[in-house]
Amino acid sequence: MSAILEVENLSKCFSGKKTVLRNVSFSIPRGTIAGFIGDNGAGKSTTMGAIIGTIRKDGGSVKIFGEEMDSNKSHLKEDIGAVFDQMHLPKQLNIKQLGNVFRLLYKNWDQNIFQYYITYFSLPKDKKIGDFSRGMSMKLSVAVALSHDAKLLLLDEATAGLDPLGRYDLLEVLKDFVADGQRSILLSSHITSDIETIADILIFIKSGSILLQISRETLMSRYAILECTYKEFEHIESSLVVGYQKKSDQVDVLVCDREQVPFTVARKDFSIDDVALLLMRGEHL
Ligand SMILES: Nc1ncnc2c1ncn2[C@@H]1O[C@H](COP(=O)(O)OP(=O)(O)OP(=O)(O)O)[C@@H](O)[C@H]1O
Repeated sequence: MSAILEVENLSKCFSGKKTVLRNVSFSIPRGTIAGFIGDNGAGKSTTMGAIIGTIRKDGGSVKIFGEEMDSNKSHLKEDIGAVFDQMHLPKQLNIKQLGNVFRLLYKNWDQNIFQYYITYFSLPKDKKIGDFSRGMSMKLSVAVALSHDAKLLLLDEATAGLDPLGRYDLLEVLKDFVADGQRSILLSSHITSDIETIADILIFIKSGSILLQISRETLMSRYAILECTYKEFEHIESSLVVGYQKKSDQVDVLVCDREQVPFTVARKDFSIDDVALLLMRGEHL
């Protein structure tokens, strides 16, 4: 499976302030949805901005289909559909007028597909975009991102602000988008249930560093969160320990291979939220 997006050693420091991205590396194979998980300020939006070129990176490389990304390469920009919180769509236009603008901006703009998504998301065609609610604006941004034959979608908190049905509709669209195995999505969300529903790959980031990139299937089938006594914890081989959190009477330990733990320890039923909590708040050996 070749990668659509390869990010290597990306670094960023905003004008002399602290480092925001430290050697961020990950890759997203064709046909997959990657969930980007991290606390507020972890560096998710900065990473996405550096990928598409709205934020200038200080170091590292971003490759789309193996080709170095450069914001001057319009064919690569066409290949990326981005949905960020502030999309700055022209407020005075309505959807009909907006379609006419994008028809000129994107070589591969497909007005029929755009109309399809506008109807799918039940968006008003005659209302000014400036009068849209936040959820409506997000849906419109998604419709735009899906209408120029992009191969890679970058979605920064795109499900936030959507009502439950809107989120369901959007997740269905995203599953369809990658169904032919040729397109991929990088999706950040604090709603981990959304990531749990659709992501094939999970990328955990903390304070600008990638902690773990793993397939969801491997995480759920091989990893485990053990609820150990302090004595049991001492006997777990350190190479198995991905992260741990000490509590008053036990230690929660994320291990990378539950079959390799040589004795029986209580295991917790875990979710991606539990893993994120241990990785973000826990300690590492
Ligand atoms: N233009 C900027 N100038 C200075 N610092 C910035 C700028 N943009 C982002 N930062 C800082 O970079 C860090 C990472 O921010 P970023 O927006 O990438 O995080 P995030 O993971 O997307 O957070 P959230 O989940 O809250 O959206 C934060 O400490 C933020 O304050």
